[in-house]
Amino acid sequence: MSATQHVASTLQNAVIIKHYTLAFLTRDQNGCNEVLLGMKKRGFGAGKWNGFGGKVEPSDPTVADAAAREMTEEANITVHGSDMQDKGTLVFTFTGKPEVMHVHVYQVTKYSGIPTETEEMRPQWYQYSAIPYSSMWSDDKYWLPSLLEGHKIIGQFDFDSDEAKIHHYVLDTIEH
Ligand SMILES: COc1nc(N)nc2c1ncn2[C@H]1C[C@H](O)[C@@H](COP(=O)(O)OP(=O)(O)OP(=O)(O)O)O1
Repeated sequence: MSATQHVASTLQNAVIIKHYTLAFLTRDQNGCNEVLLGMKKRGFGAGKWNGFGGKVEPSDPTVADAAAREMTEEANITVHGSDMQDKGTLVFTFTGKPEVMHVHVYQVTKYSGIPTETEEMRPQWYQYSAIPYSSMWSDDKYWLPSLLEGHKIIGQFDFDSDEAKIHHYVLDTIEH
């Protein structure tokens, strides 16, 4: 079974699915590729660098619009949902938790405004060669490099109840 089939089967059999977005803003800075990460200041994932995102709300017209809304709420920048490039799907499970997290992953290069700190996130640009994987969710090192190389990703990461150790994962990288 491929990773894509494994993810489809998990989502098909899940009792509770919660939808989230996760978006990465990237830029070319004087010939050097950079990605905007945010230090999560509160809630789930506090103390870790991550992309920007959160729960998809019933009031969001589309999932891409939800991703754009979260970027505004968390980094004070304006992004249009139509500029969100679909980069794939990540599924997270945690031992002992019935719900499955379905994370819709995006990359975006078009935005306006200057990223500034909010109640939830402290944004900072990182060169691709200096991404702080040791201070990020432990799944990120498996798939973020492929995403930044321009590929789409579909994966599932099954965490222990401590939300730190991955006991199983599958990942497909779709070449672009
Ligand atoms: C478990 O591994 C994870 N890895 C990565 N890279 N990102 C993850 C992982 N688990 C969740 N995420 C992402 C998905 C979302 O972008 C956020 C979590 O969203 P949050 O709980 O902060 O949702 P909000 O709607 O912003 O929450 P508030 O109610 O606090 O506004 O993390």
